[in-house]
Amino acid sequence: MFQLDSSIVIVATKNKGKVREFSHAFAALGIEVKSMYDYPDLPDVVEDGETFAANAFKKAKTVGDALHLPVLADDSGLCVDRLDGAPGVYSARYAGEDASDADNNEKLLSTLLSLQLGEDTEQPLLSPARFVCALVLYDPSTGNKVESFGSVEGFITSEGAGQGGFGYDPLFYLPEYDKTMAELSLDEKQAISHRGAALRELMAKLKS
Ligand SMILES: O=c1nc[nH]c2c1ncn2[C@H]1C[C@H](O)[C@@H](COP(=O)(O)OP(=O)(O)OP(=O)(O)O)O1
Ligand SMILES: [Mg+2]
Repeated sequence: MFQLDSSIVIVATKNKGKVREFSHAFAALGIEVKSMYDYPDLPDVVEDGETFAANAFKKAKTVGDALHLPVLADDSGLCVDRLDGAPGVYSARYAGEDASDADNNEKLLSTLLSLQLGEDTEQPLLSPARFVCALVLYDPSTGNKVESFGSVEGFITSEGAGQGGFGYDPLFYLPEYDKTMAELSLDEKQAISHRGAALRELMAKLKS
């Protein structure tokens, strides 16, 4: 097995929000995070897997094999009940190949609001939803991989709020906190998020 005992972990991501969250989490352990921004010449990964875990493994393997170093990858997304689990693994490109977070949020809201049209009730909570995150740590020298998974339940709200986080966070309402995910601090988000949960499971697996 392999340990996260080095002072650096490479995360196969180009998502600056993920880089911020992993950097914050690993800084507490004295571990520095490197991302694809530190390795600009690597091949792009085609994320065509049917599951989050398959895509996370593809990212970790492609980058790990290219660098000959152990690599951590995250594939994550939003599953909305009223959309039968969509956008799911397509979350990053929900509004199109080069969609921005704003484009995706706009499409999500307009889709859910159009479903609400014609209903008697008009309320801000449009649907139950969950964020999910699959992590894979892959070591090309042995072919070993460690996988973990996390999720968090909430509601999509038509009353988006908050400047923190990234992606769909401003639209993801947490009733227990009466806040959206984008209104939480990095510490608060890490304590309850899909990514925080997956990271804790990964660390527990690495220790055992
Ligand atoms: O904590 C989160 N808060 C809000 N939104 C989130 C979160 N976690 C994932 N998401 C959304 C963003 C993106 O629409 C998709 C991830 O897609 P995903 O392919 O895993 O990441 P990505 O393409 O942005 O970066 P990369 O593949 O380089 O890691 O789910
Ligand atoms: Mg991606």
